[in-house]
Amino acid sequence: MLLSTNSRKHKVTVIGSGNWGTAVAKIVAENTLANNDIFQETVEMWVFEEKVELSKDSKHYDPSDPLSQGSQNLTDLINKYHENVKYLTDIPLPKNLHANPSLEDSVKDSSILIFNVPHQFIIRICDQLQGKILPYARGISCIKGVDVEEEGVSLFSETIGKKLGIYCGSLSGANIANEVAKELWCETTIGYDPPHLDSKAPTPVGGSPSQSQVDLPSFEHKDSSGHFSKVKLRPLPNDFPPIDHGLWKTLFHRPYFHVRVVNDVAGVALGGALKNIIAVGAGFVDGLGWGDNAKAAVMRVGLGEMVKFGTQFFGNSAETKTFTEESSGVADLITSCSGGRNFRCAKLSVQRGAPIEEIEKQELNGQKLQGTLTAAEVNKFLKKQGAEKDYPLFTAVYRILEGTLKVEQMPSFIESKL
Ligand SMILES: NC(=O)c1ccc[n+]([C@@H]2O[C@H](COP(=O)([O-])OP(=O)(O)OC[C@H]3O[C@@H](n4cnc5c(N)ncnc54)[C@H](O)[C@@H]3O)[C@@H](O)[C@H]2O)c1
Ligand SMILES: O=P(O)(O)OC[C@H](O)CO
Repeated sequence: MLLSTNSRKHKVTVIGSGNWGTAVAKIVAENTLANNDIFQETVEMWVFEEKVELSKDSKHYDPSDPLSQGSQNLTDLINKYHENVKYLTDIPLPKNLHANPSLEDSVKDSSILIFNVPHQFIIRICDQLQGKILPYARGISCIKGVDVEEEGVSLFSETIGKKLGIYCGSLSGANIANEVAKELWCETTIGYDPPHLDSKAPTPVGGSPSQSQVDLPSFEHKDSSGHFSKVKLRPLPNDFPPIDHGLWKTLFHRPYFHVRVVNDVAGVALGGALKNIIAVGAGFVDGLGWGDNAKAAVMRVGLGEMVKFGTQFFGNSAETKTFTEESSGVADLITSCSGGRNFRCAKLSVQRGAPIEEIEKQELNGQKLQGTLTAAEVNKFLKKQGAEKDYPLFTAVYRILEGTLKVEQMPSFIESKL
């Protein structure tokens, strides 16, 4: 008897349920429903559980409903009302999206993992996930940030891949979550370029994870600096639909969310991380009331530093045109410097004369800025490289944040290149 190919369906888990985590989970759940020949319909969304009190202004508030009484689990509220009442309010979520407070249970049997948490939390999450996922799973990181360690700077797609022994690509674009969730048209970029499998190696059909560990060939993972690391990649059993550019497009593309898939994972991930530093800088000058011309100057210098950073530190993999031509590059820079949280909080911090961390707490209701942390992390790396002077805007933003430079000094600081 011939075994039918592609008989198994992919199970998808979104790890993270914040503002963007929930918006992406919505997109993905809409697409698993529309493509239930390829995907299991139910999408698991891991929620970092917390207690939330339903506001009396909420349309779900009902004094006779126990869930309206006092603090309740966020997962219970999401699953009952099909709305993330804390991080993505007033957006109906598909009923096939299931909020799950257990990290381990949410990833069980999932062949597709979408990582979407503020970057400061991902390492600990990966530590918790080790040994709990399918060894042949594939991932996409929607995280905007970089992983800075003693040895240097890595992309989170690489860090996730190395920690979990899987291949992980990257999704990033001009995508303010609230606009995407309202289904207002935009574009995004996915970077995905797994190592080629050896065509002579045996490929399993229907192998269990434990069989896969024993029988399957393994592959070295080449990271963005061109080094081979010891990660062994497991091929996907061939009764699953292949995970390739076409599959990612099927999973993420919506009429309101246009997807371009490219091979440049590093360029996509770096654009999303570095533009957050620039958005903080743009917010600072806007907070002084310096107007659009000043903001455009910050964006111009910042784009140059993004390209330079990619070329200098990820030259083997990041392509300049990803920064200048893709949604994950210049388009994300523009939207972030117009209405992003980093921009808005930096602007308010100057207007109110208050530290940006205070504004973040006051204004974001638990959402997290990425630009402040990334500015410090990138500065630590640049200092170690002796390269601060080559990145005057990144350095200026960091110094303003640490209180050793005034926003008014930014123009001369950038001009003199330190
Ligand atoms: N919000 C956007 O518009 C947007 C758009 C594109 C990309 N991004 C990127 O997506 C990533 C996720 O951002 P987001 O907007 O979904 O998050 P968010 O800013 O809404 O952060 C809140 C989330 O962090 C979680 N959290 C808090 N403490 C935690 C902990 N100790 N451990 C684990 N999780 C914890 C909360 O449960 C919640 O899910 C970020 O890297 C961000 O830059 C955001
Ligand atoms: O709100 P921000 O500043 O975290 O930016 C949001 C997105 O990254 C914009 O694409």
